[in-house]
Amino acid sequence: MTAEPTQDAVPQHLVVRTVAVDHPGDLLDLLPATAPLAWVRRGDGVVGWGEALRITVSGVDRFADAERAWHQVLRHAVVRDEVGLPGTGPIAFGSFAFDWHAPEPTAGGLVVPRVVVGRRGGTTWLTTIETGATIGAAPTLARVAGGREPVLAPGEVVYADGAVPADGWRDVVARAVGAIRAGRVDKVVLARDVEARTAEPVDPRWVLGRLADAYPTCWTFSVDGLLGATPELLVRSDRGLVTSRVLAGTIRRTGDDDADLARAATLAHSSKDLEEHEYAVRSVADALAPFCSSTNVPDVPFVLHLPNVLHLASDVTGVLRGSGAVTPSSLTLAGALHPTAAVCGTPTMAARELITEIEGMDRGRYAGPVGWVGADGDGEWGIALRSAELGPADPHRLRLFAGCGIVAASDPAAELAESEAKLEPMRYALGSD
Ligand SMILES: C=C(O[C@H]1C=CC=C(C(=O)O)[C@@H]1O)C(=O)O
Repeated sequence: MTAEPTQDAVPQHLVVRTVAVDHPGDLLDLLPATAPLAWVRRGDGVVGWGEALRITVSGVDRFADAERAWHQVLRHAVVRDEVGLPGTGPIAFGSFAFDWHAPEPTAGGLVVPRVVVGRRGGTTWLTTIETGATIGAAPTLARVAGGREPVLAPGEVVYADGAVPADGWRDVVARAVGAIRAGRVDKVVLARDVEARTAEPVDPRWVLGRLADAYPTCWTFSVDGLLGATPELLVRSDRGLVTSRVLAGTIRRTGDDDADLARAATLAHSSKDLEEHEYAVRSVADALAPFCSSTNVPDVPFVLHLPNVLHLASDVTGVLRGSGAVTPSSLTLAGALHPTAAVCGTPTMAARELITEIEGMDRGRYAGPVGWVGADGDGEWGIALRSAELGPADPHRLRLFAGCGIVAASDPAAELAESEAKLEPMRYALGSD
């Protein structure tokens, strides 16, 4: 059922209790192997498990539908929040397919966990979300997290072509360059997938732990088998302030610090990359403007250093119009921003059509919004990049994704190499060295 929390899953009401707890160490270490939920960066963030209810959506209005259903859930919730920070009280984790035509089971939506543990600025909290209960004794971490099973390595990993083999993808990029030069679009982002088969069933915690350790400046996420560490923040809404970290324009790292500094300078002056970046920043600034009384859009990007690549990056910020309940929620903002020109192109609709026509792959939830929303609408949504989807039917199978912005000056072979560099985080996460 679209946008309606399903009857058997929806209780009379949710009973939500948040209490402060002692810092338990790494939040990811609390997670169970089955269906872990996570959004963490540098030790802060939220993790969750269990399922109090689920909101499934599809179609063009999916973000508005999810929002409406979330409000309906909240109207029936009894909440005792003793901490009062963004992320305390009831929260839902979510992920959404890139494409609004995605059929319902794969289109995404929101999951309200039974247990959430969060950490922000030195405060750690525990939230329990129960169905049809009354507020009882304060929950404890020992009671809800218990003893966890050991984290298991995936063993040997065999990679195979995805929907479009690497050579074929170069041709797809060449077609896109032709379409751009013919004036059909200014920029289009094309992606490819790679299949991974693991000897042992994938334990998502293995992947998450390695990503969080190796990519601490990225947001490590896990929602319904979508795993990754994204460097790109679609939107954070925090008490009236919105932030978006826009990335576009990439150069591979060499592993040598001096050479990488020279590469950073090359990237910062590359007209091809600056053009790619400008489209992405414009798309975010234009989408945020109607919601904001003021915005700050940097004139010049900075260079973001990641272990595998360097990116041109801009942090766009804004102050939301209105106040309290009348400000748009982070989910509404994510819906308005998606898809930015960092993952789709310019103009948006024409780029989308070109992607559908030539990419030859179902993106699933890759490049869609992933994150969480709280009861007051604040939340954080990333773009699901540097990610993989774990097969729901086969825990030995993953699809890894990477995409590249294409402009008139793009070279297909260089874009293929860039896509390989963007696959590195997930390949590393599946390894055991
Ligand atoms: C589409 C991806 O990256 C985007 C984000 C940063 C840089 C990008 C680029 O330089 O092409 C892409 O726009 C991806 O990682 O799959």
